[in-house]
Amino acid sequence: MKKIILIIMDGLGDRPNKELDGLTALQAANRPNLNYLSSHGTTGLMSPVASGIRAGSDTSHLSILGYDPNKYYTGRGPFEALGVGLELKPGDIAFRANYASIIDGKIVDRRAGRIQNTAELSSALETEIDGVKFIVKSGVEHRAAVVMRGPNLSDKVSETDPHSVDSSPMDTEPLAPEANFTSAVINKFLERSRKILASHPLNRKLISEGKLPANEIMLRGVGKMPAIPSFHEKYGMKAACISGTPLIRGIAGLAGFDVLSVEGMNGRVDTNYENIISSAIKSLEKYDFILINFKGTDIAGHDRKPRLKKQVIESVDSVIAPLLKLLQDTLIVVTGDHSTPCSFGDHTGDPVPIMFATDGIINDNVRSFDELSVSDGYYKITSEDIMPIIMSYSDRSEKYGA
Ligand SMILES: O=C(O)[C@H](O)COP(=O)(O)O
Ligand SMILES: [Mg+2]
Repeated sequence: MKKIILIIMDGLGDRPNKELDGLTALQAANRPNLNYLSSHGTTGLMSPVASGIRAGSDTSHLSILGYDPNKYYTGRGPFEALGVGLELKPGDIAFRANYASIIDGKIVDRRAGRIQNTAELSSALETEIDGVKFIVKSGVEHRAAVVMRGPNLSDKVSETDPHSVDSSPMDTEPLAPEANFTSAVINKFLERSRKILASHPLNRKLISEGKLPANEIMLRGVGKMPAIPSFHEKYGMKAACISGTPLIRGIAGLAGFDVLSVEGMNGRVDTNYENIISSAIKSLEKYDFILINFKGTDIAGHDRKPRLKKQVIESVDSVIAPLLKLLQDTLIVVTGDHSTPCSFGDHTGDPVPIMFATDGIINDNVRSFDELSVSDGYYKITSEDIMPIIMSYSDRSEKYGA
């Protein structure tokens, strides 16, 4: 049986970029090691969740790991909360939150300039309103999680993030009569938060330095904690997750992965790429399956920066050379969780390149790892096919039938 390293470059897929002479970031990147791996196995295109679906990182990661989001997904919030280290209790509801910048009532940046270190804002927002506790914890950059704890809470409330600039942040609305109380309490929380953020010393300092303030907290992805079978129960493998992104850490943690810490791993474009790969190689002694998520490709896609996306891919490529020596006993899988084309600035339903590299399996004719080259490869699959293929190539599958 082989061990597995699954590398997900978040938002990897792209479309042609003018700045890159009509190439995708992956096509434009210098990527000898990715190309080498792609010539040692099978490649193809993978549609996250299903063809043409604009999957979120949450639903796509669930699906890649073999958890049908139609069955197990209850919203992004609970994963974000778990990923920043909050514990959810029965009855709690959780949101993913963005710190955003508002000027004259309009959103000018949904990510407050990708602000860092918002911990003091989050602790200033924690409160109790009408018997409901609000627990707020910062994640990476503009991200945070908000947990509501109290009686009679409903997750049937609308989100307050309009997902666009030049519009105004919304109040929440009840989507069912049983959510009237929850919705009213959230709106009181938002009103209070706006006052606190407006006069907070950190925001005053940012403004005095000519930077964008983080003067709005926008809520989305509401949900209650889902119950999912453990990855070990499903596949009999001991698994570890290496990611600096709370959402991914939350999903993996709930599936029973050991969620590892790595020096210098920060979930940003300047994460410590080398330490991540060396930690994965070291972890092969203890684990059968290692999930790595590099977030930088997605960040560059959202920020519409093709050159940065290319650089992130080159950073990954430059540290994976040691993996090329492991192909005898290890299956290396590389893909994205969805496309985040720089020209679009958000996720699209375009398929994503995928490769399965290991000794002893068919080599298709693909020698280059990019969106177009792999379209000549072996596979056209969806994310739910990934785990069965991994189980088969790592010699771990049970026979179906006698
Ligand atoms: O980076 C993330 O967390 C998401 O993929 C995109 O979310 P945002 O558009 O709120 O930054
Ligand atoms: Mg993603």
